[in-house]
Amino acid sequence: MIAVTGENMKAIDNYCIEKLGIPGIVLMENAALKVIKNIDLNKFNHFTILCGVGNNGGDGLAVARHLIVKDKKVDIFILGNIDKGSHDFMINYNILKNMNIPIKYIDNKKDLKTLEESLSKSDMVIDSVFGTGLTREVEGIYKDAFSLVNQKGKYILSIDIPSGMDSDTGKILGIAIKPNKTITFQLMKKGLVDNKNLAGDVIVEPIGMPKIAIDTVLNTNKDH
Ligand SMILES: NC(=O)C1=CN([C@@H]2O[C@H](COP(=O)(O)OP(=O)(O)OC[C@H]3O[C@@H](n4cnc5c(N)ncnc54)[C@H](O)[C@@H]3O)[C@@H](O)[C@H]2O)[C@@H](O)CC1
Ligand SMILES: [K+]
Repeated sequence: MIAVTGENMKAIDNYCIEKLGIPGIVLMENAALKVIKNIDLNKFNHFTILCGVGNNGGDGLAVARHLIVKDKKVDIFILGNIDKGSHDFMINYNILKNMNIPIKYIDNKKDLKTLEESLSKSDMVIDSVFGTGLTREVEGIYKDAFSLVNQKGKYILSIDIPSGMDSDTGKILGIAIKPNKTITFQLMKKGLVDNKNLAGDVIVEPIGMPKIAIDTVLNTNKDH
């Protein structure tokens, strides 16, 4: 099985969106449905969903919507400044606002209390803070939130990459979520292979990216 870097994945994403005309939100919705597919809905009924403000966070918001539609209890927390929200993150954010779904924001230490309350009641944590877009050490309130989740989370599912892990090298940048399971999209990531013992059970789920996108990007890269 091939394993790619975050950069490869971004290039494949962009090929699908720019060259083939598959809207990013379609890929994001496909991704969310593949996460739902891997949750035993007879076993898990109350979810703590921790979202960043990039497309990984957008995935988490779409998963939240599908769980709400299935009458699950969902506590949504956003880490980061939504003014910096990515385009596709904002689409899913606005849908939940239009549905009058309460969303909590973790900006400082006092907000950790509500996160802790949710963690004490929920039976699954969904980690959608960072994916392939992690660019630097995890610090401050992110670090506090991650250690709280690692301590109190009963069962943790990470979307695409355990947040805080570098998708290319598997290195932990300061601190990373320690998931029981990671659902990674379309292709295995090099970091998940190199640091498999910190990603839990890793499942690769295709999200509808045509072969032409993958082959073109990976073959052109091979030529360099
Ligand atoms: N259309 C697409 O490109 C798709 C992308 N997908 C998802 O999108 C992810 C990649 O999304 P993005 O490229 O938006 O990046 P991410 O969502 O992984 O993270 C980027 C965000 O985190 C911030 N950030 C990075 N490192 C930080 C740090 N140490 N402390 C605080 N903030 C930090 C960045 O400023 C940015 O806001 C993938 O992992 C996957 O989950 C999937 O939805 C499939 C479709
Ligand atoms: K993640």
